[in-house]
Amino acid sequence: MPIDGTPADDNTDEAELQDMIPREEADQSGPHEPLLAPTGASPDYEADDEIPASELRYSGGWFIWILTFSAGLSGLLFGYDTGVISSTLVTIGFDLSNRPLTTLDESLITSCTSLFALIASPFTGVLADKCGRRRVILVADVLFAVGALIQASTSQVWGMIVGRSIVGLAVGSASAVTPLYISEVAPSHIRGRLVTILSLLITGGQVVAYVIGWLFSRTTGGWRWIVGLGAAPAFLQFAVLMILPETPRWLVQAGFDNQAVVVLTRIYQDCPGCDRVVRRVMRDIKGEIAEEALELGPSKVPGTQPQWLYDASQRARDLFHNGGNRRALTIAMMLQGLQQLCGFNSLMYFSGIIFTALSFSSPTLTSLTVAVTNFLFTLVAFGLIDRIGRRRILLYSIPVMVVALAFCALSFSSLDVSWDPQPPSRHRDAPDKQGAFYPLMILLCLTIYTAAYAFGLGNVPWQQSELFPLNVRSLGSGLATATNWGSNFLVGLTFLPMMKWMSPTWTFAVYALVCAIGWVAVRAIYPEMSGMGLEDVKGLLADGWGVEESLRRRADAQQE
Ligand SMILES: O[C@H]1[C@H](O)[C@@H](O)[C@H](O)[C@@H](O)[C@H]1O
Repeated sequence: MPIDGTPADDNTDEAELQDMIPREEADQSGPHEPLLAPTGASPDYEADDEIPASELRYSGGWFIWILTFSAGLSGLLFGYDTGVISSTLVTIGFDLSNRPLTTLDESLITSCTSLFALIASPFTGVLADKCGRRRVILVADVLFAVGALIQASTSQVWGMIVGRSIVGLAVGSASAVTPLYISEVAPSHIRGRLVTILSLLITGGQVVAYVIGWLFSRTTGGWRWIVGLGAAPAFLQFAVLMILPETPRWLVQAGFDNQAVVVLTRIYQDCPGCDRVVRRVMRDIKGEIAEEALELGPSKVPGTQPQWLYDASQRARDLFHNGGNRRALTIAMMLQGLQQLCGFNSLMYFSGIIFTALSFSSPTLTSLTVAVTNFLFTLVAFGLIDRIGRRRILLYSIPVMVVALAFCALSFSSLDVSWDPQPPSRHRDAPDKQGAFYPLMILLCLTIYTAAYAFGLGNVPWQQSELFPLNVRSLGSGLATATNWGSNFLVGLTFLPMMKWMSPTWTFAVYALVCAIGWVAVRAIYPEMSGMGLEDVKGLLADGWGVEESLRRRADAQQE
């Protein structure tokens, strides 16, 4: 397959595919054994199937952890930049445009990030196919740094909006491409855990943002430090990723087979029978690419259309016209939509306002409990996700969210107050008149809700890339990420008006209802992906949602 990622001819044979390795690259790494059985496995590769399962249960050496943490720094940046806004807004004072921020300024500064993330994420899918996953992360780093520096140095409201929008482009591309990068380098048995590291870094970034916000909240002009510090991890990640490799799957797709073998060998270096495992992974990747080439037909661009546009439209057609791909996209978008529409980020962005309204003496500190709980339970998920399984984790945790939200709604109704979004007294009837019981009850419910969210919905949807076959993986992940940001934008925009016009009780009741509907959808259409090779998922979704089949395969694997 050529470097631009165009599919190979239908009847590609092994020799042809070897020829497609760019010449100078083949020269550098020297000839090596053929790795591929392009259309159906040759006897050689059948033999590889006998690799003992224990070898494929490899839990990763240091190299894979370095790759994951380096790529995951994007999560830290994305968490920091989304978590930082609440403290920034309350500390800007008169520093921008020589006047206090209006409500419109606040809304624009907050929501432009999600809006630009929404715009960037689907394009990221196309870019990550054309230029590679790693290069897109590097571009996102530049955007993160430029956006942070513009915010830190501006003296105008519009400058802040421009800076936050540029950060939004970075957040959108980083959040689409980083899970893709991690899942493409991860050995299948620890893929869930490795992708969960991304969620850990996101939620860790949010905790850091809250703590830094709190530390600088009393310093004059402290907000400039708060937003400017966002540039530091971007510089770090840029430096580290310059020396780290592209994913083996993208390399094979682009024709750099020898480099892919080198990267896979480093990933599996401590694994018993490393060579055989690498050959087997290569065989799976190449088998998948050859199959897709057969399905897609001619790879040459007709007429004067640019090749990349032709490739992108071929992929889009394959994503929407192929039943299995359409199902993968439906599941990924459903999970990402649910992750946001369950309302969690209304706490992330507005918990300060909620706790002020409930008359907590230190709302910022109280908000920190939400961020810390979110982080700690993502850590629990990190330990358990591959053992319990993605589907089961969601089926257990979403009902807890429903119950916690329902009790939260009931507690708000018992407070018998209406929501008035004007500080300092946000409730017409101050709740402390009615005692601290219900505010504490609400805090408890929101903490339980956050814990259940972090355990399941906060991280499982980011496993999205594993649902898609290679040729539509990047585009599918980009569209699912766009669903995340679109829903995030919607929740950010509607939370305060819902609290005001529908009452807090009904707002939280609506979130409970969304979660309940989400549970039914997860149960009906989300198969168990834990432990499955990226190349096996396609078969699972080919003729249906694959739920039963996935549970059967998992039970078999566990018995083994
Ligand atoms: O996975 C993350 C995490 O759960 C964050 O706490 C949340 O703010 C993000 O929206 C979500 O995508």
